[in-house]
Amino acid sequence: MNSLVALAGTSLLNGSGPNSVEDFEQRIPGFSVMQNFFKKWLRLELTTVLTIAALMGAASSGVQSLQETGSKIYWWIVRFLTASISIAGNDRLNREVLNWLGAHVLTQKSTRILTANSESVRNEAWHYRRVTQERNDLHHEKRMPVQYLPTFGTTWFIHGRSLFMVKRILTSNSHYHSSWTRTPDEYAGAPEGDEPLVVMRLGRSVEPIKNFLETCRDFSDRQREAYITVRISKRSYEDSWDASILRPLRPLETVHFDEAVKKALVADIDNYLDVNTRKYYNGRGIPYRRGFLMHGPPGTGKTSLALALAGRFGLELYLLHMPSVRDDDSLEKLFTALPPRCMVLLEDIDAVGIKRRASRDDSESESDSDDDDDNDAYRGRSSCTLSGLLNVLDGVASQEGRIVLMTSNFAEKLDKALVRPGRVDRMIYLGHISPRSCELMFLRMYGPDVHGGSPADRAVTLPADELERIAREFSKHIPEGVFTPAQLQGFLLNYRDSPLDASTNIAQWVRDEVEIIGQAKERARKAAEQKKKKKKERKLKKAVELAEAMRNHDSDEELDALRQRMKARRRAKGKVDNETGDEGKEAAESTDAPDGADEIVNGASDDGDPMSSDAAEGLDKVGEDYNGLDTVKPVLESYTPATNGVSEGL
Ligand SMILES: Nc1ncnc2c1ncn2[C@@H]1O[C@H](COP(=O)(O)OP(=O)(O)OP(=O)(O)O)[C@@H](O)[C@H]1O
Repeated sequence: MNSLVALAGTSLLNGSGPNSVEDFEQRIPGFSVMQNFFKKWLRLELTTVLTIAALMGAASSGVQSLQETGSKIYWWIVRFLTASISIAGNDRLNREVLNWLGAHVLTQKSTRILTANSESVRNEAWHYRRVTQERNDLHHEKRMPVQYLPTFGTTWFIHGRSLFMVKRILTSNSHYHSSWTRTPDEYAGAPEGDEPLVVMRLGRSVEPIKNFLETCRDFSDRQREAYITVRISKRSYEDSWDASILRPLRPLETVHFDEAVKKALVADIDNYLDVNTRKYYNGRGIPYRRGFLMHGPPGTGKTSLALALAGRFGLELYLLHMPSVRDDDSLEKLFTALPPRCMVLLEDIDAVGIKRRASRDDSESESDSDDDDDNDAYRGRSSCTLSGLLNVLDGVASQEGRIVLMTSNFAEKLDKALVRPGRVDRMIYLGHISPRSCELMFLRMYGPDVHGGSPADRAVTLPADELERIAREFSKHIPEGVFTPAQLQGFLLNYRDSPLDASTNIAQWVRDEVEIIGQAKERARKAAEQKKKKKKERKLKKAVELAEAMRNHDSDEELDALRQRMKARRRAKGKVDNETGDEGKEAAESTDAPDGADEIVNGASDDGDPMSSDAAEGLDKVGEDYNGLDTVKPVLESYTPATNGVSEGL
């Protein structure tokens, strides 16, 4: 058919007209048969149909070449008359330009085609804009406000007396592709946030564009000033810092603890960030890193202090909750992805390196570890090992120039290798609140806030000296070292509107809380006693079982095997005490005999006899009393030296 149309086109061009049927017949055999068919059944002249088709084809290719010429002329004019700067999709500046457009152009212009964003968990573009429209928690708003950005295509605007165009370009990564015959881009789908931009300006100089980009950056900086960026790793399977959250900046003055310690801490970081310090470190081959450990009971401000410090020094805070880090590999990947100048917060550092011990505890109901009570506090919480952590803190692959902050509620349990200088350069204790800090907290809660308003608009505003007097009165009721700052903050929040009510009710609150704390302590003491007793009973039971097995052994080999087991356990225990690695723990975990039994075996081996006859007799009695464990210990204590070890080991 195409050849027919082409032939019709040629005939037309040659001026031979649509009637030269002979020509067609000559070149295309069977043409007259088709001609007859068309005439008879469709009442159409085939040559006429072909000629029309040829005319349409010629018109279409004419339009196409006209389009191409038009497009060439358009781009030539564009090149001649405009200047432009392109910005990659993943560049922060890209977001900053969109941000500026969203705030200045789209709100003022009656743009009718936009992209709407509400809450996204993956795309950080809108985080920079989020600050302009905040969720009003006071009125219990459940939704984030919708924000608007330019969609695909060109946004026109005037800036600094120049005509600007910002073109958001569809890429192969964008979900939708459309040509002019299909749905236009701006209707086909929303941009994903990583499309490149081209900023153009009518005029031949790029300087105004550079100025415009600076304006966009300044605008974003101003928005960010009151916030700090906290980056977290959310998608555990990817090991990347995938989400950023803007947290309101927290002034350091709002974290109450020893003022001298606070001052020294700030001076330390100030000094560390000084450019000369970096030179000093580098010049002397000292790794340029600084680590701080913030420790103390829960609710004493460790996390708050980290946030305040990040804000104070204008650094991004990279937050890792250690128990949720998958393994050493993940930890290393996350650390490798850190920028050189940032703060890293490792929360609950004490959860590292205890996994195997924890799983042993879980799988064995009859644990005999002396540390059981202590380990309960953070049982089974992290998959990272201590060596993995030490490696990222100062291994060869670890970045220089960052500040690592660690928090722990159990600093005394931390391994010495972790808290040695170079990894932890300064330890900051955040403890229970002092009366002076209470006073400061009171003044902060009821004084004017950083934005100049009252803490609660509904609060009765009191003259400053009156407020100070009440604050002093208030703090007199707070006993030293009993309450955490979080507890006190909780109390004050109950009286947000009225400092006077807070002051009136504090005495009663303190009495009630002290009583509650006393009761809780008493319960905890009893529970600990009970637990200790049970543990002793378990150990004793095991010792007795082993002693019986020794007495009834069938062969020297069996005895020997038992002895080997005991020795292996002793060696492993020694390793655990001396080393920080996991091998010792693993070996220790591979055996399960109790300490007392260990002594029995060793005592027995001294005289070449597994048991003295006295011991054997005693054990008969133990066997009888087996179910009454309370009576077992006195029985064992009356034993010969071979069994005395049992009670020593308890
Ligand atoms: N020293 C403090 N000064 C001011 N506010 C504090 C202080 N300590 C705690 N708070 C307040 O108590 C709450 C909890 O504080 P934060 O999370 O910082 O404590 P934490 O020590 O990190 O607790 P945890 O060990 O449980 O993680 C916050 O709202 C914070 O404002």
